[in-house]
Amino acid sequence: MEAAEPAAAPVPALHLQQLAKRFGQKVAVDGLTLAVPQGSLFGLVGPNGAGKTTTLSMATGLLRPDHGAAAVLGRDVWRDPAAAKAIMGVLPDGVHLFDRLTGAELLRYTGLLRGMPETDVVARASDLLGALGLDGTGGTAVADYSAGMRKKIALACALIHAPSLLVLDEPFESVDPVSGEAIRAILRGFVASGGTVVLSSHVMELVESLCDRVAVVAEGRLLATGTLDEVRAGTSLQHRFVQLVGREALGTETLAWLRSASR
Ligand SMILES: Nc1ncnc2c1ncn2[C@@H]1O[C@H](COP(=O)(O)OP(=O)(O)OP(=O)(O)O)[C@@H](O)[C@H]1O
Repeated sequence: MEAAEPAAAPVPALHLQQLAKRFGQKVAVDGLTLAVPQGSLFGLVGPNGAGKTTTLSMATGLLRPDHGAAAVLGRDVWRDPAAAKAIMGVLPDGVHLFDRLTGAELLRYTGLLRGMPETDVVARASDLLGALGLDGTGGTAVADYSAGMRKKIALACALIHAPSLLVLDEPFESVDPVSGEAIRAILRGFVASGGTVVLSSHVMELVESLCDRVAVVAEGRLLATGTLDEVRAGTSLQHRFVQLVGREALGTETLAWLRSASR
């Protein structure tokens, strides 16, 4: 009897290989390699300026890398962008929306651009507005939305075509706790049904309670990656993050003028 072939490893949902980007003299991302397994809820964490947004922008086809490659479920983001983008939903950083449109118009526009039938677009837009606590605001111009509402309508736009991979840059920023809980439930349900989420956040408790895998980056390099338990190594993610990133606690001399009360 012939020996059974070993099963091929499943293709990662997102595979970054040696991604690099420099802005002038500043190296923002320095040869970053990362594989996000299918079905994971993956948290990308790092201090301000670590290169998270630059990495996610290159991973999603928004910013051309100087070197390296990115692939979504085996589709190369830069060589075959149409195939990669068709199965990806993206919430970019500081997203610029067509804000003269109403929320409902923006969703309709996004869905039709994705090639969806109009009846599906209308039904899903209504579902998304309800699920994200935006019901009753579909007729309001996005320009008149609050920061949190803009974040939620941008997330709805990322979801409307039911992608396989969601890449979300700071999805919880400016979002109220009730909406935050709704977003967490949506992301958990999405992953439970076989989808994959990659999100960046500065809130370690949130990443710890939501994500099953994490990567810590600093100065454009990968410091650690693995399951949540592997990375936090018996301590809290916050503690491990500070250890890895190596920021010293502020000494008593720091901002001494602020404490020398002449008030
Ligand atoms: N368009 C740009 N032009 C010049 N420098 C840039 C540009 N975009 C990013 N940088 C620099 O690249 C580095 C990485 O920035 P990036 O926005 O990717 O970090 P980040 O980890 O997302 O930070 P934060 O957590 O503060 O959002 C920073 O030093 C930043 O100043």
